[in-house]
Amino acid sequence: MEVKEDAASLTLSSPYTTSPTTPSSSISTMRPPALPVVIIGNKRDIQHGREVMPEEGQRLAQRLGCEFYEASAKTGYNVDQAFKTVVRGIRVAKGLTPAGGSGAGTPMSPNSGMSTPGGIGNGMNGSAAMGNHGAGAVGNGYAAGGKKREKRHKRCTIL
Ligand SMILES: Nc1nc2c(ncn2[C@@H]2O[C@H](COP(=O)(O)OP(=O)(O)OP(=O)(O)O)[C@@H](O)[C@H]2O)c(=O)[nH]1
Repeated sequence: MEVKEDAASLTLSSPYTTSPTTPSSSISTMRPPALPVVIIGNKRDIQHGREVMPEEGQRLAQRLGCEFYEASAKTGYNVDQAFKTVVRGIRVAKGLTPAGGSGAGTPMSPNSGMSTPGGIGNGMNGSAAMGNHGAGAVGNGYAAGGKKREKRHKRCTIL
């Protein structure tokens, strides 16, 4: 499992949310096909000094066709839901769970649920982004076309 970390919190603007081009290009560049994506804005518990508005995260998620959660590593708010959404995306991609079922939690994005075109809904092309640290992506171990990849290619990436 490979873990990468990058990006910014809700209390610190980052290129992922401030640039109209960087989020899509960086995430789509790093994300292999069949990679579920969830954007998570961390530090939701900090009420002062917010630099990233919920609408910005929602817009980014809409652009990337994925879910957006505001979460807090301190209180645990939405942490389970965000990870359950990623896991569900992996299960859908593997054919273990039918696509289009109810979501794992309450994402901020209007494209909630699992049926976003190009997102976790079809489970075949996602990646994930976090707001404290912006983005996390979890590979499902399957190459495009459903052929099982070699084990060494399985990885979890948190941007
Ligand atoms: N209040 C609050 N603090 C957090 C949260 N997540 C991380 N922190 C705190 O932020 C500090 C830095 O956390 P890390 O993510 O490990 O380190 P970092 O990437 O250098 O820090 P930041 O750039 O501030 O995100 C620590 O003191 C954490 O306790 C959160 O959701 N809420």
